[in-house]
Amino acid sequence: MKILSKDQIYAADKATEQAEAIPSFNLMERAGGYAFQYIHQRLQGQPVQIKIFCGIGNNGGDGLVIARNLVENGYSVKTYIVNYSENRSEDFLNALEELKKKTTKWPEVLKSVADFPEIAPEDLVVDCIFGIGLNRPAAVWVQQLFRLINESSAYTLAIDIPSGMAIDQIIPDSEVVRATVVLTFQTPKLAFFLPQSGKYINNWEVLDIGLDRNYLNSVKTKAQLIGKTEAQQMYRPRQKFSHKGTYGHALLIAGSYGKMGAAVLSNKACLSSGAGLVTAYSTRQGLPILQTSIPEVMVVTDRHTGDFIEEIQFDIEPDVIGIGPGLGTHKSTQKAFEEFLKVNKTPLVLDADALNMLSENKALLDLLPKYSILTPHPKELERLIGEWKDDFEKLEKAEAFSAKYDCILVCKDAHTIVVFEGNYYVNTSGNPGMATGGSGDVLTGVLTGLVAQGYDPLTAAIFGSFIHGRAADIAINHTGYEGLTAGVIVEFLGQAFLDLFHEPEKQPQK
Ligand SMILES: NC(=O)C1=CN([C@@H]2O[C@H](COP(=O)(O)OP(=O)(O)OC[C@H]3O[C@@H](n4cnc5c(N)ncnc54)[C@H](O)[C@@H]3O)[C@@H](O)[C@H]2O)[C@H](O)CC1
Ligand SMILES: [K+]
Repeated sequence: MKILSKDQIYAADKATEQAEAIPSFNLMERAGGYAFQYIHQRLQGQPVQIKIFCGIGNNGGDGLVIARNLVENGYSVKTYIVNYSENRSEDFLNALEELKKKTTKWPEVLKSVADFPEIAPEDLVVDCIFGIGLNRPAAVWVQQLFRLINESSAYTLAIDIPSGMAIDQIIPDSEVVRATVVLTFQTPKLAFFLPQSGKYINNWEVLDIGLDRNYLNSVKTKAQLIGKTEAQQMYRPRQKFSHKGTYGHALLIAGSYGKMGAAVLSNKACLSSGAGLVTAYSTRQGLPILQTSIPEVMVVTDRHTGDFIEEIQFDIEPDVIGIGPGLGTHKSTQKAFEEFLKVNKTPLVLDADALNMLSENKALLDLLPKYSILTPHPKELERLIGEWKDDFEKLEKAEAFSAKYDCILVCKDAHTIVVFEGNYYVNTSGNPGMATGGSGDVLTGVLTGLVAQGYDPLTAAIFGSFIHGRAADIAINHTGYEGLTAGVIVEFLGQAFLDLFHEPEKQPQK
């Protein structure tokens, strides 16, 4: 699903008005009307006190349209105009005129804290104070209203975007309405998926307000949301007349004393994501561990006998190499890593200590083959690209890094974002149970296994991140969040593949 930018949303409005030859107020009527239907379907006339807080722009106008529809359908509605500016938008004024025709209870105007109403926990709050137009911190008294809403613990439905959240920037130290649900128009917003802003949202749903299909189909967006529909399209079906050679040979360079589990997990995941052959490269000490825990995997070991990998030498020709889980960053391993990169021509997936070694010696980044996949968690990412002021700058810096080194960055987080060639692919699968040791090692194995099978590296990164999260989503039905372990994620990889074609598409949620 495309994630439109602020400018693209305004352009989609214009395109719709032109294509349908309608005034902009029709679009507000439509958006507010659909939002009303959403509420009406759920309330079914229940006597809930609905408090609608409206700004003075078009988001506020939507609120007035919702209020009018609710009044017409007999609901108990109190409407407030949050007067943060005297510059009312034209369509806000149109919506106000229409509301005044239907009720004698005109909206109350709030101008300061003294005007605030009480909000009871059983009220339904509809937040229409700011929409995508917010471009700077709201006035202090308006932020206090956001706080009042948040402290009320009332069910809060935010229209389009929670007030106080900007669509294209993080406004520091600013209060944001905590939405129980965000009902967002036509397309989800990138801010919903970034940790600094996404934390204000429990749930979001898209409301199709019928913006111009031609525009939506042709517009190229920087960001895309990856759900089941997108993942299905990336899946490469297995061929009947195939053999293990068809699905490639993966080599995983991983493990050191006390961290052999990372090697086991990544090798198992690589096998379970469909690689034809998997070879583990590790220390000598690792041999019995690997051979007993995964008999399907072949093992090549360092000729040295130490606790860490000191040399990377093998005489097989893998299609892809995954490197990093549990390697450690011992001096001798660093040297081996550098020597390996100098001669290696095979596609790479780099994780964990491989990334740490790259961060410590940035010159090594120039040795990476084109389209290498790097899978940093936030701390590893920071070591690679430097500190960022906010999540939007993080993405910009990740984009510049990926362009400089021609690599695919898999920025792991609650919503993993794959960054490549100026595009962001935002993953929707996964859950907080995955915040457990070893789940990153599993991802490395999955991505390596997919590249081995012939998925191009970008598709492997996007599709693999989805499958990895999906396996965990299925697994928690059996384990709960707390009981989920990395090994269990591996066990559910097969289910995640099956699930691509089994269940009807549900709205990706978070
Ligand atoms: N296609 C759609 O999605 C449609 C969306 N609609 C709704 O329109 C809003 C966007 O409306 P807009 O008037 O552009 O902006 P806001 O209502 O969010 O803000 C009003 C106004 O306030 C100014 N402003 C920004 N920041 C501040 C601040 N901190 N303090 C004071 N004033 C501020 C700025 O000038 C804004 O313009 C969208 O979210 C939807 O809800 C349409 O109704 C239908 C089509
Ligand atoms: K809002």
